[in-house]
Amino acid sequence: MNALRVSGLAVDLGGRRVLTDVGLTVDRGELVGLVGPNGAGKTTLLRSLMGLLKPKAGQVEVDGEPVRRAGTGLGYVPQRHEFAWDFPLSVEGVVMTGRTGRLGLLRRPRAADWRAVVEALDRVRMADLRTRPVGELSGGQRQRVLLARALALQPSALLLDEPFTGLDMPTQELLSDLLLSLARDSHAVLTTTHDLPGALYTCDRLVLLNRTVVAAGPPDQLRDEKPWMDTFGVSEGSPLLKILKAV
Ligand SMILES: Nc1ncnc2c1ncn2[C@@H]1O[C@H](COP(=O)(O)OP(=O)(O)OP(=O)(O)O)[C@@H](O)[C@H]1O
Repeated sequence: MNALRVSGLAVDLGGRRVLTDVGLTVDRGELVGLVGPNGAGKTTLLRSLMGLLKPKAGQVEVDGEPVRRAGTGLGYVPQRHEFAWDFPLSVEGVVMTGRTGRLGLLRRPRAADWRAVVEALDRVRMADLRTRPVGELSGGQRQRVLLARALALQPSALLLDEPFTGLDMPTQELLSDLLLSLARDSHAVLTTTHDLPGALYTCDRLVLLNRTVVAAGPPDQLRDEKPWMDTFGVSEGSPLLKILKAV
C-alpha cells in the first residue's frame, strides 16, 4: 500500500490549467525528489495536496484511504521565505503551531502535544535550541524547525518545498541525510528541489514534472536524455544533460 497516492489531479490557477492528470505515488521508506523547471507546478502540486488550493479533479489517498479533507496525514514544509520569521516566537512555539489543528477546544497544549514537540525537535537535533527566538536562527536551523513543525503532527508523508535552496553544501548534506533517515524510519518523503545533482545522488526515485508527470523512477533508470529534455525544455548538449552523465 502506498503512503501517498495521487491520481488524475488537475489544478487551475487564474483561469489557466496549471496541472493536468498528475499521478504519483510515494511509499513509506522512500525519499522521492520532485523536479522540474520554474513554473512547472511543483509548489502548486504540494499546496493542492495540503488543501491550500482546490483541485478541479483527481484523487488523493493516504495509507490506502481516500482523503476527504486535504492535508490529512500529510506534513507540509513550506519554502523558508514563506514563514514569518520576525514573529516573536521561540523554536518550540513555532513547532507547536504544527499541532494547531489537533489542540483541544481551549487551544491549550496538553502533555501529548508537548511530547510530540519535544520528539520532533529531538528528531531534527534542535532540542538544545528550543527556547531560542526563531528570528535568531540560521537558514539551516530554520529549515530544521519547519521540518520539526511538520513532524509534530506525526504524519505518514512529508511534503517539502525547496528545502535545500539557499543552504551551503555541508548544510544541504546534513539535511538530505536527515530526510533519508526520516524516510528509512518509515515516513514517505516527497521533496521539490532545483538541486539536480543532489537529487540524482540522494533520492530513491525522481518524479519529473512539467504540468504533468513526464517520467518517474529511480535515478539510474532515468539516464535517457529525452524525458529530461521534454521536462526542462533544453536541447542536446545542454549542461543540464551533462549532469546526468556526471552523477
Ligand atoms: N496565484 C496564482 N494565480 C495564477 N497563476 C499562478 C498562481 N500561482 C502560480 N501560478 C502559475 O502556476 C504555474 C506553476 O507555478 P508553481 O509556483 O507551482 O511552479 P513551480 O514548479 O513551483 O516553480 P518554481 O520552481 O519557480 O518554484 C506558473 O505558471 C505560475 O505562474
